[in-house]
Amino acid sequence: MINFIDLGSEIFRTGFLLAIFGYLLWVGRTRRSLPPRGWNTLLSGFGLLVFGSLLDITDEFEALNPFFIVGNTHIQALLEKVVIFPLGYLLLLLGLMRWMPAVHGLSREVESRKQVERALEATVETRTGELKAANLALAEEVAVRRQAQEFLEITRARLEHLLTASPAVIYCCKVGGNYVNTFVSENVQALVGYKPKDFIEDSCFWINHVHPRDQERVAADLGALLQRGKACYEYRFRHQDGSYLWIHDELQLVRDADGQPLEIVGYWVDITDRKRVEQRQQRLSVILEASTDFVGFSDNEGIAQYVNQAGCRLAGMTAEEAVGQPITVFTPDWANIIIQNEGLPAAKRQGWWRGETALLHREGREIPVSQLILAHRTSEGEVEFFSTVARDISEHKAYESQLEYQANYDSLTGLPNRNLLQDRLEHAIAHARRIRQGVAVLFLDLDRFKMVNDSLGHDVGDALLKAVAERLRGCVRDEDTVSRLGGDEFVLVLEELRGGEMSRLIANKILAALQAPFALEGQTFRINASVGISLFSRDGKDALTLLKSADTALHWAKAQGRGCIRSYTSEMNAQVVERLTMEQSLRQALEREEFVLQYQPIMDLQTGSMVAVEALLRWQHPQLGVVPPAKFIPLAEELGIMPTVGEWVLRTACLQARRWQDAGLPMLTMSVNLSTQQFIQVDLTDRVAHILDETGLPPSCLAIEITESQIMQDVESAIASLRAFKEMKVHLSIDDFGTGYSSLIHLKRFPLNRLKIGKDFIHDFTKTPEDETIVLAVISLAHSLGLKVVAEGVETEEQLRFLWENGCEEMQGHYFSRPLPASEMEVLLQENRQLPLRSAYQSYH
Ligand SMILES: Nc1nc2c(ncn2[C@@H]2O[C@@H]3COP(=O)(O)O[C@H]4[C@@H](O)[C@H](n5cnc6c(=O)[nH]c(N)nc65)O[C@@H]4COP(=O)(O)O[C@H]3[C@H]2O)c(=O)[nH]1
Repeated sequence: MINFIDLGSEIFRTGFLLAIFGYLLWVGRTRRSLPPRGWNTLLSGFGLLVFGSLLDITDEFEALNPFFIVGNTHIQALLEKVVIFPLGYLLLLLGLMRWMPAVHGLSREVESRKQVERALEATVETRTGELKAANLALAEEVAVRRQAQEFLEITRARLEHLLTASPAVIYCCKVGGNYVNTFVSENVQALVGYKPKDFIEDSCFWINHVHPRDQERVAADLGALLQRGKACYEYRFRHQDGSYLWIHDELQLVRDADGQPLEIVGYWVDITDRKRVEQRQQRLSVILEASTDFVGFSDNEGIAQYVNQAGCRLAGMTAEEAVGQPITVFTPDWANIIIQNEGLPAAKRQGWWRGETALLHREGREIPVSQLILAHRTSEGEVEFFSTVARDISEHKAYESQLEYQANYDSLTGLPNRNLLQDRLEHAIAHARRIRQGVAVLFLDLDRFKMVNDSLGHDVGDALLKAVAERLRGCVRDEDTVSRLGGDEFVLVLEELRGGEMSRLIANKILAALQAPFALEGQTFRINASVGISLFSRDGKDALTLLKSADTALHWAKAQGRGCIRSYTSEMNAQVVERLTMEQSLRQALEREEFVLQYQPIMDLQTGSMVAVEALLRWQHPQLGVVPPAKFIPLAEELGIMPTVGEWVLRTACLQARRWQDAGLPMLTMSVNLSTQQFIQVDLTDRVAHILDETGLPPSCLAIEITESQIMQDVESAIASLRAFKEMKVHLSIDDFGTGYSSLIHLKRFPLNRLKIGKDFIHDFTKTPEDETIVLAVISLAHSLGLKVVAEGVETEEQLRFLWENGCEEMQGHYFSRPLPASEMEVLLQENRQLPLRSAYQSYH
């Protein structure tokens, strides 16, 4: 039976022991600081006591008791009482005995340990302080390092950015040998099209791409690098696309601590644009220096900073002398005033100024120039400096004044020409209006000047005009104008005139001055002039009208005779209108078939028979009737239509002669007058030959009449034409011989057949002994030259007899027949009418 009370105390005791045992076990395991000595004995004692108690408990539950299983409870009791508990208590005692002193020692040790611990704590505290301080320092250092790291990062980023963005390619290379690149920045590709590795992998890559012409120089510079420590050169480098870039290469030798060369660091910059600019500048500079213009620039203060070679030459200075001079020394005072007041302000305002000024040579000579001034501004718009280009226009100026002279003055006489005359006349009119006085215009024309010119040659004519100009100037005041309009026409403008009478007085003075003989080119002769006068404001209120009025008055004066003076009147205008009408109808006369020919017989004074007829031109004007040639031929010459009219005359006359021949009438020579304009035609002989051919008239049946003055115009070509006619067998006569100035020396060279004595001599020889002498002299001269003489304008028997007696071969005149129309002439030919010579002769003997 189970004694639950005992069991409970047993379990409690056992539990208590077990707890102590467990505690000891736990302490033994965890509190290693407790003294170990005796501990195991103590533990073993408690273990045995626990075991013994457990046995007591199991007594109640036999099944659980190992000894009970064995079945021997006595052994169990024995064991409990003799072995287990005593041993347990013994071990407990022994354990306590051994452990307690250890615990005591331990407590001392603990104490000392505590001291040590305190010391340690103090040390730890100190160390902790130190550590904290160290930590702080470390933290600071870390912060600094972080900052440094960040800075490095930023710097690296910046460098990377710079390397990429920079136009400069950075590179490093080993020293010596082939200078192999160890680094080339990425932007090299953007510059030359190649990658960095191209340079790094191929040691010759760089030098192989340097322009062949630069390689030697570059290699030499690179060699010198090791001595100098740095180098800088420029060369052309071939881009991947084949083009060449100009590279500026600057490199530095990096040395180690011992001063031994380590590597080369350098950079390239593309300077192609700069080189282009440099080349352009170089070229520009060459051009500037080669320029013949003054080119220079000055600072804002007006001090010369540059003057090109031409500028120095124009200024008479060296470049060194010119630079630094105030710009005012290069120009004369008057030009400086223009530049300061006009040029520079305009250049500042609008950027440029152009004007005509002058440069001043050091020796004081002025050179007219066309000057351009440019103002150059800074980017802020401030004028920084001025430049100037000045072109020497001396020649241009001289030419201009020459042109001005030519435009205003007559080159032969040096007198004002029509242009300047008009200008002067306008001024004179304006002046006259102000001072309420008159102006007179004197229009003067030399009489028979054309004849002088034609017969004595142009040289004499020119000399005469000059001499006339001189005399005219001598007749008027300095303020009056004497001008030449051309030919033999002069116009004088007389200013501040009191009354129209004064103009007549001066005109008379002029005529008197001109009447004095001229001795020119070895010849002495007299001339006369006609003058037309107009007055302001009576005859015109403007220059043109005054000139026109004076011209009209001159025409009247000339019409009146030689050496006349006429003042303008309003009636004179009617005459001018008439002349204009005449001109117009004359131009149309040929196509309107208003021209006709009349024929006058030329008689042989020996046989009395008709040997030739002269064709004479008539104009049958619808209103005016028959107009004689003297009235319209000079006008036709003036209008330039005479060659056409003359050709018509020649053709009509030849045709008529041919018709008469064809009609079986006696073979006569047809004599035709040639006009001056016709005679000077280059192809005259061809034209005549063509007409002869066209009409079928044999050349020997044609005679050509020309005047002395026509021949004398150009003697040599006249001789050539006359010889050509002679060869064609055409007869040649000189008309109106004695009225011109033909030289006897020339006369004998002309291949002539006849000399015709003008009707004026024939008319007068019976009255004036001089004319008789002339007629006799002409006959004798003609005979001595082997020529026949034809007397024109024979009207009386007396004239006829005189001519017949003096050996004149032929005659023409009213005595026998007036000029007749073709039909009447034909009747005369048919009748074969003869000259009544015998009766004439007999009546005088
Ligand atoms: N008082 C007077 N006069 C007489 C007498 N006999 C003839 N005449 C005129 O004298 C002139 C002779 O002609 P010319 O000396 O060749 O002078 C010519 C000639 O030089 C020129 N002429 C006439 N027809 C032509 C022509 O077809 N061509 C050219 N170029 N000139 C011509 O005009 C001039 C004058 O011709 P016309 O008036 O026809 O005048 C003609 C004729 O009518 C006379 O007895 N008394």
